[in-house]
Amino acid sequence: MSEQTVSDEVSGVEIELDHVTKRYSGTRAPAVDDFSMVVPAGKIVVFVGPSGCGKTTTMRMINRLIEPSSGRITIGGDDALKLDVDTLRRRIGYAIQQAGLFPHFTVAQNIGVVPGLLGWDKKRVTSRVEEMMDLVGLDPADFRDRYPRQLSGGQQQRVGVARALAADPPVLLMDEPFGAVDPITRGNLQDELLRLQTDLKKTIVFVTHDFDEAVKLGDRIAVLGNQSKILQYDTPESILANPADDTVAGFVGAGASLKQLTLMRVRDVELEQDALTITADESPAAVREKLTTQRKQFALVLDQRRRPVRWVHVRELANASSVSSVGKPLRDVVSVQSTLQDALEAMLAEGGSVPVTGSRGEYAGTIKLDTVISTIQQIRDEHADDATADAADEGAPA
Ligand SMILES: Nc1ncnc2c1ncn2[C@@H]1O[C@H](COP(=O)(O)OP(=O)(O)OP(=O)(O)O)[C@@H](O)[C@H]1O
Repeated sequence: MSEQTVSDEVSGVEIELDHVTKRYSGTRAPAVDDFSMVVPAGKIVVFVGPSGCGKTTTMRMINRLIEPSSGRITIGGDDALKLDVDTLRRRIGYAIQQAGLFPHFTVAQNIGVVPGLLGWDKKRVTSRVEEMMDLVGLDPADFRDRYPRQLSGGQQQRVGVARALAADPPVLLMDEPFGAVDPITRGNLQDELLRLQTDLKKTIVFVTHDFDEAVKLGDRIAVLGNQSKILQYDTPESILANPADDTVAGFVGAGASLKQLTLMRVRDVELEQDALTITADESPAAVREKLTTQRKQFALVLDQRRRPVRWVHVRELANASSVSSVGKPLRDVVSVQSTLQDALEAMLAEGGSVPVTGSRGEYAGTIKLDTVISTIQQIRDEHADDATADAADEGAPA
């Protein structure tokens, strides 16, 4: 009856690969050699590595599209190699590059394939198909009866994801699912996957060539070398801050520190509270006096709801009739939800520290360049602790 209990509460289960090896017949070296890994329940783990290193082979052994030569694989504690293949695959959604849709099936038929195989009645399949189309942002009225060739690449990928999710499997395998679309569509599809995952909390194994995609999507990244050798398996933050070796560093590429800024939010850092805030009804003379006393040049004007509006310079106040007639309106305000990357961009545009707003737009403090720089330094130091400790042990005088 387990197939009947497909419902919202299904979330991911742990996957474990234990000393898994694959030798293709007629080849000398194994394509995957002694691979062991735990993929935590409800997380996205991204396999990234050069072409031919064994990413796809490793992934496909999980749903036994490729049978391992040796080793053990468990899905939610069940031995995947002992399960009936059909039962196993019902627990595992699978999405691939160029969607792999059946060309002679409509969108609705493609999405309904697995529920149909599971013997769901027609009404239930239809309603599930519509639910899935809504989930991935395709209007059922417009798209359900189209054929794959009548869709853009991005729409095809959405159908591919909808089909993989249709039977609500706890596990999703995604093999370069966004590889064949333009960068903007790709970014949108990535955002959508992250949004879906917030609710669904599936266990997702995702294969890509693209390290930036891995950083964006992965709760953890496995950087793989030849024969699927695990070069590093860690959070994006740790890999960016402290690549295990030169090969991983090569994969991380230039600008690792800047990439870290997309992983951190303004709410993660301490804001400055030293700006002088004023309201528009204060007299210019009074504000000038405050600025002079506090040895500051700028005051930040807040509206009645304490939302930041403009910066006013002390010089502008000398001849001003009111505070609201002078100053420079804010072009860029960042919120506590913004990434440090957004904050940095705003600083570069504003030329200094920028005001930060809370969840209702109210002033929460300012963030300045030094904070961003010291945050990067701090992440590096934290992740380098082990390495530094080792080096100190070796190098310390007796
Ligand atoms: N059916 C097969 N028979 C023999 N060798 C194979 C077979 N399939 C794959 N291989 C080999 O196994 C190795 C790993 O291939 P795999 O497709 O898993 O790599 P990958 O990392 O996914 O590559 P890519 O990123 O290019 O898709 C490669 O050397 C490949 O040539």
